[in-house]
Amino acid sequence: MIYTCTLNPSVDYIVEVEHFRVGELNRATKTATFPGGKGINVSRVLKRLGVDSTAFGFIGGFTGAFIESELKKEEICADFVIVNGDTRINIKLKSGEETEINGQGPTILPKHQDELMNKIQAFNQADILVLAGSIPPSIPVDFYNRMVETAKQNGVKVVVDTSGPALKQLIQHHPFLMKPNHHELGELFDTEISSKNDIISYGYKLVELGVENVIVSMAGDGAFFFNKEKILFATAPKGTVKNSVGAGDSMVAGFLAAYLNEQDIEKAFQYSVATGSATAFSEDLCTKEKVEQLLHEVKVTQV
Ligand SMILES: Nc1ncnc2c1ncn2[C@@H]1O[C@H](COP(=O)(O)OP(=O)(O)O)[C@@H](O)[C@H]1O
Ligand SMILES: O=P(O)(O)OC[C@H]1O[C@](O)(COP(=O)(O)O)[C@@H](O)[C@@H]1O
Repeated sequence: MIYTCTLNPSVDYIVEVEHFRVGELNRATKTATFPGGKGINVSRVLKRLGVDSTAFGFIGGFTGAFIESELKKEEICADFVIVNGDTRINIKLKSGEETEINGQGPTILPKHQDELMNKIQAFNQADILVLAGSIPPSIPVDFYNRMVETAKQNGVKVVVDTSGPALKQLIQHHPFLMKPNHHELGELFDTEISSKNDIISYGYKLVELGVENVIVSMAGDGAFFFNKEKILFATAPKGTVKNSVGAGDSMVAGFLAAYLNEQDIEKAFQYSVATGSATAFSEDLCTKEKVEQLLHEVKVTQV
C-alpha cells in the first residue's frame, strides 16, 4: 500500500480577480475550493491514475471534515488523526500571476503526534510512505526524521517532497525518491542555483549522498532525473497554465504510478513530467486522459 502523509493539510481556496488592487475592494470573477496539501494531492492524482493509496496526517474542524468528505467522494481511503482546531485554508490568488497565502494550521498536541507515529509501526516492506508538505509550527522539526527512522526499521520505501531543514535531515536516510524544485535544491546546499550545470552538479550530489532517485523540477523549463546509473533531462509540454497548484505533487504521483506498473525508470520519469504538466494545464488536478495526451510531448534525453 502507498501511504501519503500530510502533516498540515489545507482547503485550497482559488480566487480569480481580474486586476487585483492592494488596499481596495476586489470582486472575484471565479472561486473554487479543493482539498489540498501535498500528500493529499499525491493520493488524489494516484487515484486518477488507477492506483489506490491511504491518505493520513492531521485534520480538524469544519475544514478537516470537508477534506474527509471530498476524499470519500473520490473513493480515497483516509486514516487521519483528528485534532482540535480547524485545518488551515490556503489562498491561491490568480490575477495574471499566482500569489499564495498558506495558513499556519492548527496546534497539534503531543498525544496526537504520538497517535500518528504509532500508525507507522504497522507499515511493512511492501509499503511506500510518501512524506509531502511542510511541518506545522507546533510539531518539532525532526518529526519527519523520526517517522522515517521508524519506517526504515520495517523496510518501508520512503518518498520525500518537502522543503527547508526537514528535507535536509531526510537525506541521511537514503530515500527511494526526492523531488525538490530547483529553488529547493539550492536551499538544500545553501546556494543559488543559476544554471542547468548547477542543477546537474547539485542534483547528482544528492545521489552521492545516498538518495536513490532524484527528480529536480523547473516548472515550464522541464526537469532532470538522477540516479546511480543515469542522468536524464525531460522537456515540459507547452500549454496554457490554468493552475500550477499541485503540479509538483502530481509529478511524484505520476512517477510512482508508472514505476509500480513497469519498473522502467525512464518511462516513469517521462510520465512524471507529463503528469505535472497535465495538472498545470487543468483547473483542478490532472486526469489520466490528459496525462496520456501530453506524454508524447515529453522528450527524454540522456545527459
Ligand atoms: N508553465 C508550465 N508549463 C508546462 N509544465 C509546467 C509548467 N509549470 C509547471 N509544470 C509542470 O509541473 C511540474 C512541477 O512544477 P514545479 O513548479 O517545478 O514544481 P513545484 O510545484 O514542486 O514547485 C514541472 O516539471 C512541469 O511538468
Ligand atoms: O505544506 P505547504 O508547503 O504549506 O504547501 C501546501 C500547499 O501545497 C500544495 O500541496 C501544492 O503544492 P505544489 O504546488 O508545490 O505542488 C497545496 O495544495 C497546498 O496549499
